Order: sequence, then structure tokens, then C-alpha cells
Amino acid sequence: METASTTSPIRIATRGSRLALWQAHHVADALRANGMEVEMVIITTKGDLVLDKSLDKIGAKGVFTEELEESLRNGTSDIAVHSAKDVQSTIPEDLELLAFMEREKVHDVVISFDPLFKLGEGQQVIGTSSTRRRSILKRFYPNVITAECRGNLQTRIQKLKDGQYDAILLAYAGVARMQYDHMIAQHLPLDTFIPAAGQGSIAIECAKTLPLERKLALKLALDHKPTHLCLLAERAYLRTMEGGCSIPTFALATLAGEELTLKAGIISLDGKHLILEETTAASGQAEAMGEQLAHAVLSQGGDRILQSIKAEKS
Ligand SMILES: NCc1[nH]cc(CCC(=O)O)c1CC(=O)O
Repeated sequence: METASTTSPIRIATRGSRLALWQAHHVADALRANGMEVEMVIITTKGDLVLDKSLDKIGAKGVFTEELEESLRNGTSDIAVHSAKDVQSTIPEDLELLAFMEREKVHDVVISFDPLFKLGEGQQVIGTSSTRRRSILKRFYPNVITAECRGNLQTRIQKLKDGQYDAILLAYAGVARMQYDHMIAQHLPLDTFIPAAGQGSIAIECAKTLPLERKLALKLALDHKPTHLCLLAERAYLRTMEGGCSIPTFALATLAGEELTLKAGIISLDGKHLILEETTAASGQAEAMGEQLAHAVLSQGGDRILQSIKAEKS
């Protein structure tokens, strides 16, 4: 006899933004294709409500994830769907990251209503809410003025439309998923705008107590092994740096055959100091490699950058 736990629908916790819903429906489609039934549980997070403060000031740890995690704990959902980039580097003891879905392209783009817009030409005001993008802009485009740009993608694009900025910087992944490709004025190169750890992938989280057979079925339907290996390396880097999204770190792993390459670093808030390290290892060493690269970055001067950022914030 089958138990209720294996036949009842998978309840998917998601934020209510259009991108979050797209991601949750992407998960739902994959589960249905594997013969599972699904239900959506839409939850508002602190990150959706507090829009007048930059993320580093809210204390970004878990602002987009905490309420979803609470629903996993209190049994109102079975899995939570997050942008992998928004998931804190250390997740609570009672929860686990079950799967990472196949990654979209990882780079950043410039969005503007002027199709000929080129970063760095003339006086420009660029909207971004990311300390990483702001610091990189300061380094490579010192004449650009950056302005805070929070909110979901639609809100940010509305602010651009209202004339608050000449352009905004976004992850290509979200832009493509919302079908805003026609507003892309420029694709930014990966060697200067190295993405944040996890960018472009969708993470699936569950309670450790979820029945094993459910976990296995979910993993089989949702997990993309190459993406998962890359994310293990990037997230180990982030964890070792004690990063969080308020610190301008970046990390990008790529897999070729069984070999992982990880490029990662940190940049000072004024853009003046940048540490970038690269290493290669067997894919089985993903987490060890992320940790080692973090130690290398820290010993090459990353520790001083981290200290000065922490001092500036406190
Ligand atoms: N909290 C910001 C966030 N989290 C995930 C994405 C985009 C899609 C992704 O990287 O998965 C974004 C917006 C952005 O950086 O443009």
C-alpha cells in the first residue's frame, strides 16, 4: 500500500515575484514531466517587502529565503525554490539543498531603452543594487555614477523607464527568463564582470526530514549534475570567505569533462583593489577547491579587503 507521503502532491514554496514564479513553474513542469503532482505555496519574504533599503543595509543574510525555509520546517511546503544566488552560503542545520537545476548563461547585461547605449561613454547614471556590480563599475568605468536600484525586475525596469537611470545592470538569466532580451544594450564580459556565486541557477531546498524516497525522486527530476558540481565549488568559496551578498565577492566554476575550473575573488568597495585567483581540480574535489581558493584569495590581500569592508559597514 502506498502512503500519503509518496502520493500527495509536492508543495512548492516560492516568492511571488514574476521571476520567482517562473522558476517555480519551471520546477513544477519538470516534476509533472516525471509523473508527480504539484501545488504552489506563494510566500512573501522580507526582501520583497523592504524596498527602501539596499540589501547590504537590511543585513542581506537570508532576506529572500527565511520565510520559505520556515514553511519547510512547519510543514506547509515540501520544497522551496530559490535563485541559487540568493541562498546564504551556510544553510540551517535542519535543512538541505537537494538539487541545482541546469544553469542559464551566467553573465551580466546592461539594460537600457537606448539600444545604442554603451557603458562608459559620457556621463551616465547606472542603477544597481549589487555591491559586486557597483565595485566593478568603479574600477573599470570610473566616470560612471551608480545609484541604488532595488525591487523585483519589473520594479527596476519601471524605475529605468521613469528616468532614474540611463541604464541598469542585471543578470542575463533573469532577463532571459522574463523575455526582456530586446532591452539588452550590452552583454558584459565574464572576465571583468565575474558573476556572483550561484548566478543563473535555481536551488531546491527541503527539510532533512523529508522522506528519502521523495528526496530521491525530486533529485532525479530536478538536479543537473554539472551545475551542482560548479555550485558546490562556488558556494564553498563563498562560505569560506564568509561572504554573503553584501560583500563584493565573485565566483565562477566551469566543468570540462571531469575537470572543474574555479575563478573567484573579491573587490574593494571603491574598486581600487581586486584579487582574482584561478584553479583547476578534479570535480570530486569541488568543495575542497572552493575552500582552498578562498584561502588563496585571503592570503593574497583579500583578508585586508574583507576587513576594510566590514569596518566600513559597522
Ligand atoms: N536578488 C537578486 C537576484 N537574484 C537572482 C537574480 C537573477 C537571476 C539569477 O541569477 O538566477 C537576481 C537579479 C539580478 O541579479 O539581476
